[in-house]
Amino acid sequence: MDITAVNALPYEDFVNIFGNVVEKCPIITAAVWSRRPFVSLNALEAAITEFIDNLPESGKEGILRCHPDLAGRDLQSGTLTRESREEQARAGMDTLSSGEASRMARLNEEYKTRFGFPFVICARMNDKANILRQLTERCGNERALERERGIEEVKKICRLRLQGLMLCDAPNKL
Ligand SMILES: NC(=O)N[C@H]1NC(=O)NC1=O
Repeated sequence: MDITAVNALPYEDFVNIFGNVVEKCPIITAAVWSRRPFVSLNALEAAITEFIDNLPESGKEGILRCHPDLAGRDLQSGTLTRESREEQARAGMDTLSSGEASRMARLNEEYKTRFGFPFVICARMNDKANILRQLTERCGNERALERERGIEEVKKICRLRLQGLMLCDAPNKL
């Protein structure tokens, strides 16, 4: 799918296809439709980034709260979005040993209790060991830093999801 085809999409189709580039936040996709035509995929990504950057702190925290825990309840109950399931599987989150799983669960809870939003990291850019290490380290940060760190990871996830949709058979999602 090229950018000309993207620009020609009615908003219903645009939101159907791109609505989950930011996890469970289709309002972002619905909002940036107003910004078309986009000259390129980068321009579409930039519009999403700008929307996120312009949100108040509570809005950014809201985006983080829409993300499922890594190796958390949604993974166990099979209720992850397709995108998140693929990303978590790629990072080995679905094949943790029981020791790794309990460590992850304990750290996720510690992180959420401390910050009031979940630990978010671009799973496709990290392996299991790296995720556990970063989760441990980031538990010690300040809340404002973690909010920004989490949002930077959301943008990485978004970029990879956008690329995946543009490179493959996105119209099949209609
Ligand atoms: N909590 C968290 O980081 N979740 C995610 N990361 C990722 O790459 N996909 C997700 O759903």
